[in-house]
Amino acid sequence: MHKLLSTHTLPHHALALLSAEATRSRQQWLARQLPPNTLIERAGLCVARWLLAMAPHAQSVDVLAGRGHNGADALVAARWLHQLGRRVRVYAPAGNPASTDTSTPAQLMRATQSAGIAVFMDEISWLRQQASGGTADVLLDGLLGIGISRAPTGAVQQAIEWINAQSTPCLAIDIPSGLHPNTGHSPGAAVRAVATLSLLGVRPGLLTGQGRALCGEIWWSDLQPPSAAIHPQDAYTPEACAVLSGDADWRAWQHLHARRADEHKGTRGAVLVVGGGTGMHGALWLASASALASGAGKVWACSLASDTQAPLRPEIMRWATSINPNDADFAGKVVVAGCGAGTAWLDAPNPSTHDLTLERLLTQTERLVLDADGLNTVAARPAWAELLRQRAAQGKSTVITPHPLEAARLLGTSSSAVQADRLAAAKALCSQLNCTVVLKGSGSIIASPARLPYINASGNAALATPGSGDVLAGWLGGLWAQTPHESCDVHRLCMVAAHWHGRAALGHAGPLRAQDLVEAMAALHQAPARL
Ligand SMILES: NC(=O)C1=CN([C@@H]2O[C@H](COP(=O)(O)OP(=O)(O)OC[C@H]3O[C@@H](n4cnc5c(N)ncnc54)[C@H](O)[C@@H]3O)[C@@H](O)[C@H]2O)[C@@H](O)CC1
Ligand SMILES: [K+]
Repeated sequence: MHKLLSTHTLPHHALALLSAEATRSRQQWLARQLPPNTLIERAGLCVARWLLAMAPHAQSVDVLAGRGHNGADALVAARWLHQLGRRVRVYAPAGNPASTDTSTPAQLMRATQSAGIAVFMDEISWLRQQASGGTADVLLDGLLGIGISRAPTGAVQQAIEWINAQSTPCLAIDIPSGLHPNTGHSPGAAVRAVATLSLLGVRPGLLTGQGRALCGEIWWSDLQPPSAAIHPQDAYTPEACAVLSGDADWRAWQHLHARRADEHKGTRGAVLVVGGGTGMHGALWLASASALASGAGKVWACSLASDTQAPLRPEIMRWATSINPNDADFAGKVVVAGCGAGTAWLDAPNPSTHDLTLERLLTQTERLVLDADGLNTVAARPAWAELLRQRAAQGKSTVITPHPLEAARLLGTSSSAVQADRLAAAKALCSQLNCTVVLKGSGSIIASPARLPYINASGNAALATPGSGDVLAGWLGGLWAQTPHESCDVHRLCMVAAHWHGRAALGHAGPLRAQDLVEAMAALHQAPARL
């Protein structure tokens, strides 16, 4: 059993994530090699041990069991907890299985009743029991697992709503009931758990969209005896549908790019940040301060505004288009464009040849991070979206960093449609624009052509503050500038930047204001490992 994620911990290694379908294949493959019901027995025992470790003082447990194998796990756990002297009550809102039903869950239900455990099959008797017997110390959610096929309705939906209305903490078996294992979206009611124990592997839906908010602390078990355990480093198994980022990759990047004693600013790359339209200088300030704090050697800021400009940090150079009119000025620089740009690029009907028009950035920069209003502008001008798409074929690299609404504008859909399947949305954007996509939000997704997507493990609601995205774009540009062109794996670089951004918020209840976030990220620079 491994703890994967909590408010204060992150995974050490990257971890392969399995879809519900791949989990079933793994389950069937394992089941063929084992006596009947071994996996369910292992799962139930594992759940009981986990519950006792999570709530060692709990004397009473209310177990909610559905009709499927998630409910079967719950019934095996109930049996163990009963045997270990806990007061256990079971509520099975889907009712009694028929006496002719020979499925494993039905057999386990009969065994539970024969073992003398109190089982309730209808809401009225369950609620009466709650009123007379008092509430339990812990709830165990085994209503629905990865077999969810529709939004919960009827008695199951009511049971989910009942769980969420209790002040008693709820532990979820495999996945909070109602959450979709692949997408992290709940089409209807879903359990809000304090912790979730994922079985046989970890599904991406636990880690993105609503997953993080509904799962609470995330644990997992491969249900293997220790000698056969699948090592958590097994991150790139062919069954994987995505990879969860881990601290190790982030630390490795820092180690590889640590400052040598003989370095100077010219060896740490250069970043040009373009943005800050009228009234939005702060975004330009934050992105350029972030690029600087990431370690970039030279940082220029180019404001698209005509009104008074806010002061920048003194280390940052101003880029005036009248001073730097040549295309060659982009050479060797990473350009971060769009932070707080507003409608500046759409509103300039007759830009001068020296202006940093978006068209010019799309056609002439080698390495481009396009964020915020840069993306909204591309969404509004299909011809510019085509220029973006063509960049890869011209040997130019592009990263786009949309939040769900910006992604929706680019895809011509709604942000709720993006949130309903964030992995699919990120992959669709990636193939539509032929570039690397960082889809921000809870469980940021990083998608690149022909690569397995990453889900960022770090980050929490403390980052849901204005300017947080500008900080990420600037930091990403800054790291990119410091990475030698020939060895740069942009997909991995984005994972490192997103991990770093979220890691600075670890343990923060929030809100973490963007300017403080830059400093918190800067404080995470580490000296290279020594013997
Ligand atoms: N079979 C095995 O060997 C193992 C199964 N495991 C457990 O089994 C679970 C998967 O079991 P199942 O495939 O039986 O699926 P579930 O236990 O998730 O339940 C599926 C059942 O619920 C019904 N259902 C689907 N959506 C519903 C909804 N919205 N409202 C009401 N009923 C709904 C389905 O028709 C089906 O009868 C995993 O999540 C895990 O907990 C683990 O114990 C590992 C081993
Ligand atoms: K569940």
